[in-house]
Order: sequence, then C-alpha cells, then structure tokens
Amino acid sequence: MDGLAVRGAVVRYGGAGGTTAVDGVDLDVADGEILALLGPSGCGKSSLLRAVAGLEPLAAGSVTYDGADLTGVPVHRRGFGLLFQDGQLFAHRDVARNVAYGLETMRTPRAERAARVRELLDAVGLAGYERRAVSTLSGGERQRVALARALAPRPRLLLLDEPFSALDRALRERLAVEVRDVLRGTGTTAVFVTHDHDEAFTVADRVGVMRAGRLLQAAAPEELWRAPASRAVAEFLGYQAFVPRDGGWLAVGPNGLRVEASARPDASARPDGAALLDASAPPGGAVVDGAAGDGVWRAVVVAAAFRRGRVEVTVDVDLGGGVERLVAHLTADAPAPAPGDKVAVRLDAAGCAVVPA
Ligand SMILES: Nc1ncnc2c1ncn2[C@@H]1O[C@H](COP(=O)(O)OP(=O)(O)OP(=O)(O)O)[C@@H](O)[C@H]1O
Repeated sequence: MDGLAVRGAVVRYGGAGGTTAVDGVDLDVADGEILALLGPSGCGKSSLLRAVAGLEPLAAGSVTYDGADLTGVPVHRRGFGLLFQDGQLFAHRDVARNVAYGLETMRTPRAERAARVRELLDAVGLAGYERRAVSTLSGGERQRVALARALAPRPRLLLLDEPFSALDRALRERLAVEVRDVLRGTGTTAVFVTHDHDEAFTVADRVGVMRAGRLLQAAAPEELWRAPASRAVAEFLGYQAFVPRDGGWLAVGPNGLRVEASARPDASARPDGAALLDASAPPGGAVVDGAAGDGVWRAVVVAAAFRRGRVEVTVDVDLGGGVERLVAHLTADAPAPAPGDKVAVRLDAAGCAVVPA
C-alpha cells in the first residue's frame, strides 16, 4: 500500500508499570492525504507522531511507508519532514539559508537550491525575505520559514506537531488556511497534530479522534459529524445531548435544537417571536407530543442572545435523561424570548446524528 501504515502501535514510557501513551493504534494515511490527529491533552497524539517519526520506539506494532517496514530506520533516513511548535530556526543563518538547510545536506546544486528556496518562500508568503535575519521575524513568519524549510527537501511525509500553538488565535486561523493551501499545492502527505478542532477541520482531509491512547475514529470532517462512531466521539465533537433511541443514541448537535417559532394549539404565540407555552405548564420535562426523539418538548428559557445572525437561546429541557441546560436556535427573524419564558423546542434532524451504543 502507498503511504503510511501504522499497525497495532504501542508507545510506553517508564517500562513495565509506566504510562501507555499509545495503546494499539491502526492508522493509514494515503499518498497526498492530510490527516489531523485531534484529541484532548495527554491522549497520545504527540507520542504517536513521534513514533512515526522514529523519535520514540514502538513497544509493539509496526510503522511502514510504501510497504517498507521502518523498524530500526533512524529519523533522518525515513524521508520525513518534521515541524514542531517552536520551529527552531538556525539563528546564525538568514532566512534563505534556513530554508536551504536540508538541500545543502543533500548536496543539491546551488542554482537548483536557490530556485527551490524562492519557490517555497513564495508559497509561504515570504517572497523577498531571503536575506532577513531570523531574529527580526515575527512568530508567524518564523513558523512559515520553518514550514518552508521542512518542505524544501520534498519529504514523502510531513509530520507537524501543534505548529501554531504558540501564536495568537487570529494568526493561527490564517496560517491554518495557508498551510492547507501549501500542503495541497505541493501534494504533500501530512500528519498534523492539534487539540484545536477548527484547525483540524480546516487543514485536514481526514480527522482522527484520539482518546486515552486509542484512535476512536478517523474520517473526513463531514462524515465524522454526520456519523460519529461512538458517543465518546460525538461528545468530543461538541454534540450537546444524547436521547436514547433504538438501543443507541440520537446525538443533538450544536445546531440540533430549534425553538418553535410558530404558534401551536397549546401555546399562546407571540405575534413575532417564539411560541410560548401555557405558563401553568410544569417547567422542563414532559413531551408535548410525538415519540421521544421526534417530539416537541417544553423548555424554560435561561438566556437568549443574538449571535452570528440568529437568536441563540439557552434552555433547561428534559429530553428523556433529566433536565439539562442546552442551546437551541430561533431561526426566524424574531425578538428573543425572555428568561423564564416557557417555550417549545424541537429537534432539527439536520443537526442531529444517530450514534451506536
Ligand atoms: N517522555 C515522556 N515520559 C513519560 N511520560 C510521557 C512522556 N511523554 C509523554 N508522556 C505521557 O504520555 C501521555 C501522552 O502524552 P502525549 O504528549 O503523547 O499526549 P498529547 O495528546 O500529545 O498531549 P498534548 O496535547 O498535551 O501535547 C501523557 O500521559 C504524558 O504524560
């Protein structure tokens, strides 16, 4: 098989009785594919990446590339590029000579080297920076130079470990888009470690969700959202509630709950807003109609705010597992309901997913 194949990978620290950081992971990354490893702090993302790089030995399992076993192959002979949080540029080299470093060690002819450096500085948006001292660069510029340096020798796989985590949010978002474009434009196969959901979904063709040393699911972003393989994956993605259904769960996503804007027979409708339920109805709980999972529930408004072009309504509601505080949306151009209002909420199928038990 072309590309990276990890089978049954185990990484342990501290020998027997120590920490198992990676606990039997299988992972494939096809040629030209960008895979993000996403998971909470300490779940083993970096350890897995380091094992692929050859920086950490495997206690069990194997790493192969294009079918060739890499056990015992040292880091610098794997043909992989590495980019870490701190790109660690060479302070005594200018920008061009930093980018050229790998090409020098490969004894690439001077003219070819200069052309490749120009091409990469152009790709990372730093054309004309050749002679700048790295001490004069901003944090974002440094990481872009580090990316150009990692890409210069045309690695068959680029491994990135939280490459932007030291940068501020706005810059991180911009760089994530740039890096995606550079990786796609150069056809680079890459594994990208991050704990930032937005970053993972921006950069990657597929996202692998890790927890406690295990890879729970690896899938394209839209598939991950549409069909989380387990409740753990759905919770990690941000599904906010789980309604028991068919032995599994109906997971209610951030956009999965809607405040009814239309008048209902048992509601005293505001002319232009949320349908208010009879004020004497018990707070929370009690399905108004329909089967569990399809019905309309009574909910009590806790707060409402206008956000991103619509009204976000925080409600207390019992979808079947006790009263929970969830976020619902009021899609109509309507004034927000007030705290304490009793409203009807309905599941929005487009924002929900069926999750196996
Ligand atoms: N060199 C080490 N020696 C001992 N334990 C380690 C070492 N490196 C990592 N660990 C432990 O292994 C587990 C996984 O760590 P790892 O750094 O792979 O997780 P991570 O998902 O990358 O976390 P983060 O996002 O915080 O970097 C953690 O419990 C960590 O404490």
